[in-house]
Parts: sequence; structure tokens; C-alpha cells
Amino acid sequence: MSEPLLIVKNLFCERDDRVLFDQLSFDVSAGDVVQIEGQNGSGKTTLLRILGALSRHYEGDIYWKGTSIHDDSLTYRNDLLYLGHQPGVKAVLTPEENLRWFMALHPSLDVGQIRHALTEVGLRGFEDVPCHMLSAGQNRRVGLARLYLSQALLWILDEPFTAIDKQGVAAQEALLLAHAERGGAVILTTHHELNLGQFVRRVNLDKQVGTK
Ligand SMILES: Nc1ncnc2c1ncn2[C@@H]1O[C@H](COP(=O)(O)OP(=O)(O)OP(=O)(O)O)[C@@H](O)[C@H]1O
Repeated sequence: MSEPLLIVKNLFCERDDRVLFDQLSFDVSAGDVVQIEGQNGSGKTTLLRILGALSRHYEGDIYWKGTSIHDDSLTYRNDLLYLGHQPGVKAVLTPEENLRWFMALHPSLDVGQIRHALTEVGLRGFEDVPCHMLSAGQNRRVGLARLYLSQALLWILDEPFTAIDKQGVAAQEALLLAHAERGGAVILTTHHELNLGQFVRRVNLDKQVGTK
């Protein structure tokens, strides 16, 4: 069996004198979809921000391909796509402009690929409409279009289905599965009941029991 891509070891995090998690350990391998579960305020976003190398407010170790993410943060960040809790869309820009902005670090991507991604998320015909004129779900879809463009191995997604309709959720679930089947890995939070059968592993922050 191949080594896990991500190893999370003995994480401890405290906020406002409240321990969110202690001795939290789990790993993530190629092909895994890992759902972080827990009630409101249990620390899911906090954990995803830590795993996304956006916060160092913790103790413990995180290894990516065998190396601490802080010893080789460049490799880790290159392999990572993090979609936060907010859609992360600039309201004055159009969907196409937003994606060009997101993808500025990937100059090999062309307008055709960006338009294809927008079509995949159901925004055909809205490419040139400023995002402040789009609905909440459409704005979320602009952010999710990055998943169709990304070459990253690890996707970390914080509530990606917020404001997305049923059909959109089903399409996103299929995309997550396809990514896992290609050898990628996904860590996400969602209050939505995932329809991914045995593909999903769960880490529950309420029970503090790691993977089950
Ligand atoms: N920057 C911060 N400073 C102090 N406390 C914080 C900070 N960020 C989060 N917290 C606290 O940490 C706890 C966990 O917050 P977090 O957003 O991780 O929860 P969550 O499980 O994602 O919740 P939800 O399901 O409501 O999105 C909360 O009690 C919150 O008040």
C-alpha cells in the first residue's frame, strides 16, 4: 500500500480557553474523500485553515509526502487548492475576470478552458456579468469553477455546497469522486449529507476519535 499523502499527527488547538481538538491524528491517501464533521463551533473551519497552511495556531505536526508542510511549504502550496468558507469572488469583476485572476499563476490556461469551466458550473451566458449582479449560488459556482481548472492534488473545501441547488451539488459530488479516482484527495466540511457511499471517510471533531 502506498504511503499517505497527508499525515496529521497529534494536533492540538485552543481558542478563547476552549480546546477545539487535542491529539487529533488522521491521514489522507490518494483516492480519499475525507469529511470533517462536527457541530457549529466545533473547529472545522479552524482545522481546514490549519491544513490549508493559513493558520499556525496549533501544536502538532502535519506532513505532506513525508515532509513537514512548514519545512517545504512551497511544494505543499503548489499541490494544494483551498476554497474557503466564502465564495472568494470579487464582486466588481465578471466570472471570467475572476477566474483569470485566480488562475494568474497558471499562464498555460487559456480563455477556452476558463469558459469551459464556467459552462460546467452552469454559468454559460453569465461569463461577462459582474458578480455583484449574480445570485449567492451563482457566486459560489464561480469559486467552484476553479476545481475544473486546478491541477492540485489535494483539495481542501470549506462548505463548498453552501447556496448550491440539488443539481449543482450532484455535479460537484461527481467532480470530487472523479478527482479521487484520478489519484487526488479531498478534505471537506459540509452540513449536506454526502451521497458518495463508501468513498467518504469521516473525522468527527465532536467525538475526537479521528477517522472511523
Ligand atoms: N480568530 C479567532 N479568534 C478566536 N476564536 C476563534 C477564531 N476563529 C474561530 N474561533 C472560535 O473557534 C471556534 C471554532 O470555530 P470554527 O469556525 O472553526 O467552527 P466550525 O466548526 O467551522 O463552525 P460552523 O459549523 O458554525 O461553521 C468557535 O468557538 C469560534 O468562536
